Amino acid sequence: TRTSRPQRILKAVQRKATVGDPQSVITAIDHFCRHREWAMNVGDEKGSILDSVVNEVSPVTVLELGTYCGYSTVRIARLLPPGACVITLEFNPDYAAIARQVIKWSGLEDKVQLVEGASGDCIPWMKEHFGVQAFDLVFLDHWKERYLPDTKLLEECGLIQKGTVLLADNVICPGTPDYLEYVRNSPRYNSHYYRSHLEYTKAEDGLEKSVFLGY
Ligand SMILES: O=C(NC/C=C/[C@H]1O[C@@H](n2cnc3cncnc32)[C@H](O)[C@@H]1O)c1cc([N+](=O)[O-])cc(O)c1O
Ligand SMILES: [Mg+2]
Repeated sequence: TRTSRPQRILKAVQRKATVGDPQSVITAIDHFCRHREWAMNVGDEKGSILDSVVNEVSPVTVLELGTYCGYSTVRIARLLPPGACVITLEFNPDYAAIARQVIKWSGLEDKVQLVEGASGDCIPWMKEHFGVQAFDLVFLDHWKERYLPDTKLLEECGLIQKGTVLLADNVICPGTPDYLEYVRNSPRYNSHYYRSHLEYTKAEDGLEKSVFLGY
């Protein structure tokens, strides 16, 4: 096919969503992915859990690993008060370009910093480049085998401090066994599993919320 799936998702947003209305962008992507073409957005069911965690934490600085088309970036940013922002990392330039347009369509560009690059390369520069002390919330939704190494890297860089909340997508499907084992067995994290379903399907999946307790 001539266009990519992310391009078709952007088209659905431009056709169905209202500029400056984040909820209509979310609804347009969910409708397209449920009725036209599945895509790996966190989706509406797990998205509601993400919303509740964002509202509970009311974070000032959020880190998202894996922007893809920007669906969860919009879900998070729409709930942030003025002055709060989400830094989202995406290393695929084509996906980043689509996500920028989806975020712009939702009118949330002032609350989002999309950084094109690999998490392993960008995380060590977070403090210096963005003046981040520590993240209040980290949403992990990138390559599943990167969850654990990037969590350890965030710890080493002092970007996870007492009270930081990690929220990980897909801990069942596709699964992140080494990450789960780490956060559930570490004395420095308090973990909770939110059982749900893989986006737009009946398969089980869920989000794992892990609160860092400090050293
Ligand atoms: O594989 C999944 N997600 C991987 C997501 C990957 C996204 O994060 C980026 N990325 C990866 N490492 C990166 C490192 N640094 C920056 N961006 C990065 C990739 O360019 C992509 O945009 C997935 C799969 C299913 N599934 O049912 O199969 C369901 C889901 O919800 C999923 O999230
Ligand atoms: Mg996911």
